[in-house]
Amino acid sequence: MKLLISNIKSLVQVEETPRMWVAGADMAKLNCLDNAYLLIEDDKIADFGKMEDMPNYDEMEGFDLVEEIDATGRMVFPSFCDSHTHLVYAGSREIEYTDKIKGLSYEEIAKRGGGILNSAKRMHDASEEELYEAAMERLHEIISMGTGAVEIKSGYGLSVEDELKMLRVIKRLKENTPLTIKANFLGAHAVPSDYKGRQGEYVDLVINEMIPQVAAEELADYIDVFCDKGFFTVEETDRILNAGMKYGLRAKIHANELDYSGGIQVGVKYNALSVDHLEYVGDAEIAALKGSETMPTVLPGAAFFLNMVCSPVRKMMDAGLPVALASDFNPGSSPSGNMKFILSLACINYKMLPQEAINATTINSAYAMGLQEELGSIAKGKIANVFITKEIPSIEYMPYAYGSNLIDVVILRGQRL
Ligand SMILES: N=CN[C@@H](CCC(=O)O)C(=O)O
Ligand SMILES: [Zn+2]
Repeated sequence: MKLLISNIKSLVQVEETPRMWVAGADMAKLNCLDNAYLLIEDDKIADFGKMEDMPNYDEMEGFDLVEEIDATGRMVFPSFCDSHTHLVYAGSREIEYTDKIKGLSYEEIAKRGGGILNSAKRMHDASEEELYEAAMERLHEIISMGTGAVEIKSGYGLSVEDELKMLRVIKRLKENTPLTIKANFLGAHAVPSDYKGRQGEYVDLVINEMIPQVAAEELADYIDVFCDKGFFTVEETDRILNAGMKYGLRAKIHANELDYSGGIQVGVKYNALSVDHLEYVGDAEIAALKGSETMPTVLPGAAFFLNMVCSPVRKMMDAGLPVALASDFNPGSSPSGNMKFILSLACINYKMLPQEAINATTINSAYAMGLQEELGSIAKGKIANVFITKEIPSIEYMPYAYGSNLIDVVILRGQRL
């Protein structure tokens, strides 16, 4: 089955030669083809080019074009890749939202049994079916907002049984959606209340029971730890990542959100695919990341929602590093998976150029999910996950019109939704 999109005002993030990621000064470069066409065959990108070079498909023998979309005035983007979410959860947490407005810090809320532990209580009470239904609804929402691949973490279970429950829900989501999903096991998200004062024993539980069972059921692609002040130490993170590695689970961790935690360094030590949050990054952290294969990933939604300092994104890019952006969709610190809004936050709060932010939400965030060979750009042979915008004057208009829904048509795996 073939789908042709013609008269595209601009085909965005075109890739002639495969790249691992885009780094440093190159992040400001975005390869676009104006007045272009895109041919999709089954679930893959088959061809693209300038309209003046488009083959005369009508006259080609045996060419079974099923649909043609005339995209005059509209642009085509590769779908967003959202490499950090916690979108399987039970219940919202708007009460804490009010506490935050009153001035309580993230750590204070966590200490009062709110935060992650609040979600863990609700997770325990929810059935697999309820979790699945609610998460599927969130997936539909992010699909409509242009996301084509998403990483989803466990981490609200905090017991063997409930962590496995979350991961089984993610597995079912994977099997029943056109989105590409990666599962990340985050048993070490917080210490559950019944292990209060016995953090070491909880770490032992993660290592000796959770990891082997997660691996045995093949429920996770990655392993995560919240390595930060008040959560898990560098030593604990080291032990957990080491154990995960033995089961083939590559690290993708939470680091340096609340302090210079050492999380970045321990992540790089284990060749983490990404280290995420990164509000606290100095010269030592940048030096650790330089020359590594770890993608620094920034979560502007959480920093915005929690009113935190912004990660020094410009400093990282000036040092030649790549940067990825993700939504951190979760009930506590970022209750939105709107990647177009993440583009806007990146431009406004982090002074990223629109081109830099688009690279960070497509090819670089694809890398942060291990998907750079399949998604994240318009390239022949990649999965045909794209969206067509409404009529817009320029690429810059995407982050500029921060409150407008500019996504008109979503195509996932070659299927128009
Ligand atoms: N920082 C740690 N974990 C989540 C927060 C989850 C929550 O508050 O429920 C995050 O990525 O922001
Ligand atoms: Zn997170």
